Amino acid sequence: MPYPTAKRRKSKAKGIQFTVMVVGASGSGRTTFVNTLCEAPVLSHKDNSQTDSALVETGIDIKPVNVDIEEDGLRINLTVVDTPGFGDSIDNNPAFQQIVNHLERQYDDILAEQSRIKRNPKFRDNRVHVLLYFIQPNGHALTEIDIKLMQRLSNRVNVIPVIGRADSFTVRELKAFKKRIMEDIVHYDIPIYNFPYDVEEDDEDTIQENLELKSLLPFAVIGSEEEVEIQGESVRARVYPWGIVEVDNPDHSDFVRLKNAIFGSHLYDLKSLTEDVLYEAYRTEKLSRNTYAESPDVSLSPEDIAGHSYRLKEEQIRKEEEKLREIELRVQRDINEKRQELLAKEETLRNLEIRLQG
Ligand SMILES: Nc1nc2c(ncn2[C@@H]2O[C@H](COP(=O)(O)OP(=O)(O)OP(=O)(O)O)[C@@H](O)[C@H]2O)c(=O)[nH]1
Repeated sequence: MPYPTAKRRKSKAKGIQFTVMVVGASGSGRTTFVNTLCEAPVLSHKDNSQTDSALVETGIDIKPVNVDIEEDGLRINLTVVDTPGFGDSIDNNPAFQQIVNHLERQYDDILAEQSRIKRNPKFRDNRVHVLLYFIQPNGHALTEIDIKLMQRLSNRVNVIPVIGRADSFTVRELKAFKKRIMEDIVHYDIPIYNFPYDVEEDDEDTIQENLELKSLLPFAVIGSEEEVEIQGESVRARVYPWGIVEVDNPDHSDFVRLKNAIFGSHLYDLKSLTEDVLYEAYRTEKLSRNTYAESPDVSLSPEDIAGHSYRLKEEQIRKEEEKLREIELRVQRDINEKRQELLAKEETLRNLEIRLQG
């Protein structure tokens, strides 16, 4: 997880590029969440006054926006990629495809840049490091769209599921909803980013931190672009007739823990997983597709992605061992066949000898 100190220092001075994509049905609270996260009106709210537009299948409108933020002394050149319109159509396949195309286009761009003899100094790496997927706060379980989207995108991007507008739940309802979602994620084998750790390589604190974040999945967030004064302090909150819900209060939502994870403790992990594992897998896939008429299957299995790169190595070793076992079996089979042949020949010779002696 930790990045080399020199790299951290350099990025502190220059600022680090980081890209977040937000996907979720209309009304799930994406826009408010992004504006709360960036503490600025980065995205504008959709104009819902044209009611008939809901009937027109226009696909989604992928919109990257750049904003500079500062987190714990680190300057982040943040790109937010919004996907308004997702989930609005009857057939969501074109929307899935548009998102996949966007993710792959960023990989293609860097692939082209890396193969240039003279690098373009103005080139901007727009690979998406994390996709926050907004689950509708309906209290049931994952829908077919949720399952399909997360399954299809997880081998191209780190997916973190999020429950938007989480203040719609009581504490007990939220706990039960989170549990059902995680059961679905396990049941459908969805390789989300699950704060992986390595018991052999990571220290106790890292393991503990990752376990805590893992236990919060899916993150229940609330957003608000309003500020209210509480005990002389201005805080971001939602004001209701019965009380106030504070965005940054960890007792009210997981907002702060999610923000600290993606912009702090796990920023470099999300970046390195994107650049060293997901992109590398795409690159291998693409190059082998171009080299062979029939491409060998080099796509990552869900376990590889969820369990980070060391799982990849384990998988490779497992495959190698399997190959060796197959070779051993084949050799053993050949030896047995030869032995049988020899025995048969010996038998024939013995019979001949007996006949000759007789
Ligand atoms: N209760 C509650 N309402 C929220 C929260 N966040 C946003 N809302 C409200 O939910 C509605 C939709 O919020 P948006 O942020 O515009 O949702 P969106 O997903 O971006 O929707 P589109 O712009 O239509 O794509 C607005 O009325 C918001 O004020 C939240 O955390 N809790």
